[in-house]
Amino acid sequence: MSEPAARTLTGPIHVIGAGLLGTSIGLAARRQGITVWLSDANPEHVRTAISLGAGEAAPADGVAQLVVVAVPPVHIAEVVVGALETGAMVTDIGSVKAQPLEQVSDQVDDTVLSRYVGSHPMAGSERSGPLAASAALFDGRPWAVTPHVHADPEAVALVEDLIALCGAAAVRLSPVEHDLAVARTSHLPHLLAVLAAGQLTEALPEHLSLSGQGVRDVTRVAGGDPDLYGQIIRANGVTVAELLRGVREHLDALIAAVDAPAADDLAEILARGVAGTQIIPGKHGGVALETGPVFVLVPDHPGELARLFADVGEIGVNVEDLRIDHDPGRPAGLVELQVEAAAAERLRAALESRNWTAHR
Ligand SMILES: NC(=O)c1ccc[n+]([C@@H]2O[C@H](COP(=O)([O-])OP(=O)(O)OC[C@H]3O[C@@H](n4cnc5c(N)ncnc54)[C@H](O)[C@@H]3O)[C@@H](O)[C@H]2O)c1
Ligand SMILES: O=C(O)C(=O)C[C@]1(C(=O)O)C=C[C@@H](O)C=C1
Repeated sequence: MSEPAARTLTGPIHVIGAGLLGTSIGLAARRQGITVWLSDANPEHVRTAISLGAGEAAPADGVAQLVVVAVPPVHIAEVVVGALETGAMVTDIGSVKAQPLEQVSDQVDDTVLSRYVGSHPMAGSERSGPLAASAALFDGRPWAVTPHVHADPEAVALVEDLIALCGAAAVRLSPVEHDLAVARTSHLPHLLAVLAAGQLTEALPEHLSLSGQGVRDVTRVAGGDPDLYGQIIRANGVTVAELLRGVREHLDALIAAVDAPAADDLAEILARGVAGTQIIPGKHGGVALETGPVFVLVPDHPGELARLFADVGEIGVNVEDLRIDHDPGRPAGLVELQVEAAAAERLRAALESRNWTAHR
């Protein structure tokens, strides 16, 4: 049997910016035993990240093998340039790639620039700061690596090692192509969620009491930090504005279709939406698994969730996704387990036989 390939990334990794993303990277790397140094403009964030187990305070004069810059977009270039001055290999995990590369290349020569390779994990949350971090944030997620023409292959390899040790899947593409892609898969959806969430501010409170899972699904990301998302959208503004103009045309067509009850256009527009949902790849970049829900009523007692998961594990069904809603009418939570569609009925029946109240 052949030996597994030796890992080039052995550490230390220096994470600058111990917020949601930086602390999650620290936790994921510590899970693999790599030394992680942490620093942040806010010392409280470093203390919190250390207490969570994401690493240790960065030594004043240490040189890391790889510096990971995880600060807001407007600060990325200045922090990358500072990190390059230490002689280390450097990546950033900002949401837009062409602009920071251009800003860094304006300040350093091509030999220094070769040690910088940008990247971007397609995983996150609407929350910010170290307390929202998780070691599992990147498991099975795509993570873009965006080498430029002067990039040192060793730097690219180190970044791809980081991605692998965080449990994510590297996707290589140019910085410009990356920005075109995320304009459609991340930035535009974010703004559409903002519009959907924003119109709720005009609702009567008694109407809001009818908020179900649908509105939560469509609006979740709109809860993200407006300052951070403002910076992300501005850094990719030309492409995002172009997509928004396309959406305006689709919105006009939608209004016309809704106004004309007899036309087939509405059905066509709705079908296009279904088609869009079906081409989003599944985890690990594979074909999306067809899943179905199993709802389980869980009493509000300590240990009940652990008992449910132990039972699901013994039944042998993999949980693809999970959501917990609190039942306003009784002291119980409604847990929605998303499992492979073909296994949903078997799981429901097996849970019922173990005295859980379950339905599909
Ligand atoms: N939030 C997401 O879902 C997500 C996903 C992928 C990538 N990103 C990118 O990751 C980066 C960080 O986002 P986040 O969600 O972790 O934000 P965050 O607010 O949780 O963390 C940012 C951290 O950077 C620190 N910081 C700010 N300026 C600094 C500086 N000059 N030097 C050192 N530290 C500084 C802040 O104190 C904070 O702790 C952003 O560039 C964002 O585009 C975010
Ligand atoms: O899951 C979420 O909360 C996210 O919005 C994560 C998300 C995305 O759009 O997929 C948001 C912005 C980042 O640049 C990368 C990932």
